[in-house]
Amino acid sequence: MRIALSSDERTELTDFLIRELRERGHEVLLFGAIAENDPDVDWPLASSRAARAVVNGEADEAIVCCWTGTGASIAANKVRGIRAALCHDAETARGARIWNHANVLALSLRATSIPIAKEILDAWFETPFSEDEWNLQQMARIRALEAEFSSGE
Ligand SMILES: O=C(CO)[C@H](O)[C@H](O)COP(=O)(O)O
Repeated sequence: MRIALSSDERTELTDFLIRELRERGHEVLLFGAIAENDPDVDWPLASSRAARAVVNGEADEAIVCCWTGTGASIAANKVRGIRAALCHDAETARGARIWNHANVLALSLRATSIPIAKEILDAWFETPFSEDEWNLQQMARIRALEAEFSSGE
């Protein structure tokens, strides 16, 4: 897959993610402080640019990082069509895929160790979206909320 990866800071975790994603065979598109020549290093810009790459079709999915992970997830979720989930463990990542059809993984640079990040990536990539009727209804509700609060731009 093509994975957009953003961060407002380069850390051991972002270095790990780039290496690990490439080793898993993904093409990695970099945004923010981890990219060369990207002036948009602040978390709202870096994260929304990665999210935009997903809705534009430039990337299949994104991973967005900031110190807490909260700002990166909030910014990504402002992009129409994005369902970003801040995950601190593999079980949360699994649930975000099954029940939320999450297409953006948000990570905290502060709270995510390398071994936990590896478990989160395993769960993220191996867990399919649930397509059962009840779950599809919840996803339709999310789309309805998005339409209700969208300015139409
Ligand atoms: O977690 C974050 C946003 O949610 C940012 O990474 C954090 O605010 C960056 O702070 P600073 O620029 O002072 O290092």
